[in-house]
Amino acid sequence: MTTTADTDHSPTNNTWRIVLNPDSGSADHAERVRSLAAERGYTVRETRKAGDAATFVSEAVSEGVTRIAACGGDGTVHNVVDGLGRADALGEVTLGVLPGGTGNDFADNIGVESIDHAFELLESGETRRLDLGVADDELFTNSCIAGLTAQTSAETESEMKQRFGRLAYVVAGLQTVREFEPLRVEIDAEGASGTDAERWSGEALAILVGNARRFTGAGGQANVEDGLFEVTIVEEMPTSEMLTEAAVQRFFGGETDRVTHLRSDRLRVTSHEREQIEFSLDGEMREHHDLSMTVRPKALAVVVGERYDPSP
Ligand SMILES: Nc1ncnc2c1ncn2[C@@H]1O[C@H](COP(=O)(O)OP(=O)(O)OP(=O)(O)O)[C@@H](O)[C@H]1O
Repeated sequence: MTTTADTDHSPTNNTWRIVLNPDSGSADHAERVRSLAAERGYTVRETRKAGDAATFVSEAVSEGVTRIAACGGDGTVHNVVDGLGRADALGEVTLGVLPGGTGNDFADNIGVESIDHAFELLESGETRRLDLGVADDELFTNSCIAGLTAQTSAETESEMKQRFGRLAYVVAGLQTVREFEPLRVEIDAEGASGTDAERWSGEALAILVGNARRFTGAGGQANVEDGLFEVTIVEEMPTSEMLTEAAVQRFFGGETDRVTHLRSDRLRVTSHEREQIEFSLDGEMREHHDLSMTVRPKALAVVVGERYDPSP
């Protein structure tokens, strides 16, 4: 079998194919990316619509390209990684990440700080193998979220981000809590090694499944090489208990009887209603009635920044 290290050292493969979303974020990164790529002789393919990233990945793989960089926000990274999975190329291709989105959570979690920093890393950064999540048959890098925060996870205001840090999406979610119908679900989780399987049944405000992203404490990067999801289930509760900043910190910061934390590599969410549930996979919205999630351990070879911590 060809390893990533083997392909990395082949002189013929010492170049990158960049999949660029020119309209992500504030859409002011594209010119710089084109010019830095041209200086280095990298080919750039620009997405225009949903589906383009996967098409470009599939084309690159069939041409024998072994280094593909995603430039955009978390949605672009998501689509490139899922495209790699669909092209059955996760074993042969190394991923680079160039942060050009509104939220660049995945780039942040792997220590990639800016477009310029990312270009340096493409030349000389360390490659590590990270876990991926699979939701039915779709890969995800950061997280899979259902409930009141799913819709708002991609829409958080930057001012709120400054005030609340990584919990901002939760606060944004709380503002819509009055209109939110809780999810009536059953959640079955395989226990992490040595612990029992768990079943949770009830009305949930949010189900947060983190791969690279942590939802407890101050949030931020999770351990993304441990083969496990970090799962947080927030139970339906009276809005009066939630609508304070202090409560937000408390609910997500530690154990309360309204919040369940577990670690698992296999999870199934089943709705008790007829309607589908909306899930945010790295910020991309999907609908499912039932959804199974599993970890694919160390499936993705990706170039990380110096700040990346294998066990945060
Ligand atoms: N040229 C384009 N114009 C508009 N949408 C695009 C274009 N190319 C791709 N898309 C769509 O944009 C979404 C990805 O956006 P992405 O997440 O990268 O940026 P963002 O939303 O600005 O950033 P973030 O998710 O980090 O907040 C995908 O759903 C993709 O299908």
